Amino acid sequence: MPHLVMIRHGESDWNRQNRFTGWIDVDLSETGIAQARRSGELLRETGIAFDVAFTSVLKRAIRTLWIVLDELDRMWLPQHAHWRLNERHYGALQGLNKAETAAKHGDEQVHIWRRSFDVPPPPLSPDDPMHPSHDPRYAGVPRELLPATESLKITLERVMPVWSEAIAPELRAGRNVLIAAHGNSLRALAKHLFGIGDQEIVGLEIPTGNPILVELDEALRPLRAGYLDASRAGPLPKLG
Ligand SMILES: O=C(O)[C@@H](CO)OP(=O)(O)O
Repeated sequence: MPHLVMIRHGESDWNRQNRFTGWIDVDLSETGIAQARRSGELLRETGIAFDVAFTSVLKRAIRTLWIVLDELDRMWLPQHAHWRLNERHYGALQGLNKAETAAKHGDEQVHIWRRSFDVPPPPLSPDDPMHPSHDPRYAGVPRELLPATESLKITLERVMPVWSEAIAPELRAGRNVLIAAHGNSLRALAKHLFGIGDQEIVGLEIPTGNPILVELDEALRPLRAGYLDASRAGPLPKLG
């Protein structure tokens, strides 16, 4: 039975500063580095031999993966960095402080932007220098696929192709897969894997730097799932 591990990156500098981050390429904080290292130790203790790794094109997830692979002494593993595993694009909110935005627009509005399933935040204008079309890392991505804002629903739609075309085939071939990604790209994957409803998924809060270990059957249905550090996480959805 293949094993899948999903890790949200360790705490970033902007998680610490309470800023909307999205596609901004913020690095890990000291705490985040320590969380990534601890994740690697916990994964080493499972004794699972990982075969392949996936991450986003954002350094907080990439660095988390590198630190984990270093702890596992598997830095040689094939690593695929894919834009489709990026955090949800937070539109014009990116860079703003979450508390200050709530003071300006109200808690209810900010809650809708953060945790509704299908309401995207205000978009970036296409000529805004922060729009991904100006960033060389997305040069190979068709312009019409690059978001100016995203809801969780839109995030799910753009994450699914990398799951079905790249990640699921590895698992079907019996390989153990490690994914280092983000709160909302992992919510999207968890929604699909565990069959969680549109309104329930927004309540799933995945902590930073705490691996979720999932054992799958041959049809890639989860048989067992849990956080490796159960003391630092809420419940996962019930299986079956
Ligand atoms: O700022 C972000 O990009 C995300 C994750 O840190 O925030 P939220 O908790 O609102 O999904």
